[in-house]
Amino acid sequence: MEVSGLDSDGKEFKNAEEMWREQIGEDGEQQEKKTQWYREGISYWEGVEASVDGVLGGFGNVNEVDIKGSEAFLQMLLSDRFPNARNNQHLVALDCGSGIGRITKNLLIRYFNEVDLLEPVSHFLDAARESLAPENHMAPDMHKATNFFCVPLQDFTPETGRYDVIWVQWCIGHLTDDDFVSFFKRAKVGLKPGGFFVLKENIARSGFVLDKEDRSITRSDFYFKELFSRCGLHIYKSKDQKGLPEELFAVKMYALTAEMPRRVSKSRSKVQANRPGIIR
Ligand SMILES: C[S@@+](CC[C@H](N)C(=O)[O-])C[C@H]1O[C@@H](n2cnc3c(N)ncnc32)[C@H](O)[C@@H]1O
Repeated sequence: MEVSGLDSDGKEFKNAEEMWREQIGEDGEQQEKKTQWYREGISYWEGVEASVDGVLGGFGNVNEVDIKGSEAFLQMLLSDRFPNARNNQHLVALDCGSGIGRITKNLLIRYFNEVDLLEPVSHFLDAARESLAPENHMAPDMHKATNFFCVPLQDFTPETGRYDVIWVQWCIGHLTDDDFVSFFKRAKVGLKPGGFFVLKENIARSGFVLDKEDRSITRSDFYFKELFSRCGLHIYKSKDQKGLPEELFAVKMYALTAEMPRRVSKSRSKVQANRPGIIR
């Protein structure tokens, strides 16, 4: 990736390759340094309280605006992609890097009949299991949290064809570029026909920003687009999250599909446009 970037101490990198070389090493030492990268990421979160404020890095106050923005985006996507969902279609979602289950509890469980959660930090997943226990939410026969997977994304392969939506929010920065690409390539098999990913992430103004404390990188929109193309994913829709405090990174939502979105052209078709037509 020929874009320069910074780390959290202000150190500059010429490009992403230079940054990754420093973080996860050259080929020979790569496995060991990469294991260390992931271990440090997890141990950062192991030291964080299992609360909304904890998983939002002290910005628990953005929970409401985040959920509202996600809900509007999700509603638009569901009505576009699953117009018959009300006719007893059984919808299933996966909440990746779910933390304490904040997104499942406040959003996904209301729209999906089943939600699975994936989270590598066990005290977060325990908190999710407790708050999503059937006795703690409405209509548990119709809407429930089914599976709780305590694994990191780089080691996960979903069950084939299980999910309508795979939601990935505020966790993909923990994955190296190669693991990002191989995760999405594997995860495509987990989607039902018509299914899609939602990736909601912080966006760097340009290049990338490496956070040395929690071992994550914030990528620019351009950087994400390069990775989507390596994954063979297409942007179906994208939207900026509005209403966040100014001191935070901008946040973007991408709906991604494995198949090329069909373009519905409002102008005349090529065949019509290329033949003589009466001027009305
Ligand atoms: C900022 S929190 C966001 C949690 C949740 N997505 C939310 O928005 O409430 C980041 C989450 O990513 C998880 N995480 C860290 N490394 C991960 C990895 N390699 N794979 C999946 N999740 C990871 C952390 O444990 C933490 O729960």
